[in-house]
Amino acid sequence: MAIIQFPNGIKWGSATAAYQVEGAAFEDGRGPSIWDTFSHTPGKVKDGDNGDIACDSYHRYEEDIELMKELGITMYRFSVSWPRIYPEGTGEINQPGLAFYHRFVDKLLENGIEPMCTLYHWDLHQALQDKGGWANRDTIGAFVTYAETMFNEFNGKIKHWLTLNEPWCVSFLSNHMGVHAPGNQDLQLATTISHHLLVAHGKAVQKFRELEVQGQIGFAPNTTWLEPFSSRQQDIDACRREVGQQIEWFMDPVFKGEYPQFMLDWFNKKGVGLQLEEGDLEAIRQPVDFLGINYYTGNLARYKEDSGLFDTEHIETGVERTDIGWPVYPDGFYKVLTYIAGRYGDIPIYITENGACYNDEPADGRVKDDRRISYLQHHLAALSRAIESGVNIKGYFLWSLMDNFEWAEGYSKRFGIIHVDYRTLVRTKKDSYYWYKKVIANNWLEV
Ligand SMILES: CCOCCOc1ccc(-c2cn(C[C@@H]3NC[C@@H](O)[C@H]3O)nn2)cc1
Repeated sequence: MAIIQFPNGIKWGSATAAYQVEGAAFEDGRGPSIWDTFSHTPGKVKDGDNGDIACDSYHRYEEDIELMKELGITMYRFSVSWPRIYPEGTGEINQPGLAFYHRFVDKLLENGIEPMCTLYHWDLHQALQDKGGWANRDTIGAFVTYAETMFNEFNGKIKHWLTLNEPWCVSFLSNHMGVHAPGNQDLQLATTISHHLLVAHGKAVQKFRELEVQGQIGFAPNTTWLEPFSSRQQDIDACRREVGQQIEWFMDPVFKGEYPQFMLDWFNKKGVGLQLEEGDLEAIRQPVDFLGINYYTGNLARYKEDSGLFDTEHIETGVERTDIGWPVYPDGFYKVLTYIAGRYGDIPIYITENGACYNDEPADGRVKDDRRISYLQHHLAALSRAIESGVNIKGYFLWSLMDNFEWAEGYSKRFGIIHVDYRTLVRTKKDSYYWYKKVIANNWLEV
């Protein structure tokens, strides 16, 4: 066995999101989100699951925070349900909604856990969607108003903010592939939405600076890595396009002030363009204090004409896959991180999501999830290599603290290091919870 020592000062955390864990969907004035609509639409979510109850963390947050404290994490990433704060999407503020998040954040702070708040983790108010959602530029203003409310309300309590979680999922997965809410299948719509999301991000960062909010702000794109099957330029280019839809498409405008030409050219070939308004790129390129990176999986791929949006074909290599079907590819994590550091420089990075779906169930009060421990060992080893290569990693948030509503997969896919029995809502610490607790306590791991 080898020992991997992490640098002193790395923050160890875990993450969840409002719609996936809170439940209390109709309580204390919360308005309806697109995920309430989507999950209650037959055929959209596996087994007809929805977030009405979820893990009931709205009521059980004190128990959850006790589990965080025992785990030893020093940061916890959660998201705020925008429809709890603005039950109509805009207009009146719902004080009971704000009061819940004050209770929650105060309890975190009392237990020595720093909150990292994601403002937008996919639960757009249905009333805003009815007016076009992110395709309507008015939603940008509504988001900035919501962000301003949260900045003013929690200034000094919350010192790490994320504007958006996984804008690729919000735009392309949800509006081109139709897999997530609201379930559209229109590439031009998705591309327009991706731009409006970035403008909303930039304007929220501008507001953060204007209000002189204490702390730091960033955003959390998702990433993947596709290794070209051969050194043929067409294989290399095909991989770059599919990876570029998540990395360069969202990060170049923020860090370079422009969209990547190779992606613009490809979208143009597909008959899709961008309508930029005066000041959009200036708004988007607001300097952020840190970058959140979400990484789960990658693959080997090659060019295949007319295959998917980018003429790519993923190759079956026989490598292990998790219970959601994603290849286990820790080297891809290293490649994503070193690629991003090489392209965008020394931006501080938090790994805002990394983890694995394994559906192990309790037996005799224990959950033996060895495969998750192995996934985490290999991905933390890759993270350590990235740090040694000079990538400026500030912290790691394991996805997820507990099993929860995995979007279109419902409750059939478990990412937690704590098992949740959805009939009784009983939480059971998995073997991976105890393993992670030891990593945090030691700041090293054995591989
Ligand atoms: C049928 C075709 O399907 C094509 C790919 O379809 C997907 C689905 C889902 C994802 C996905 C899920 N997650 C995990 C979440 N990140 C945020 C947090 O809320 C986690 O629950 N990241 N990416 C990617 C691609």
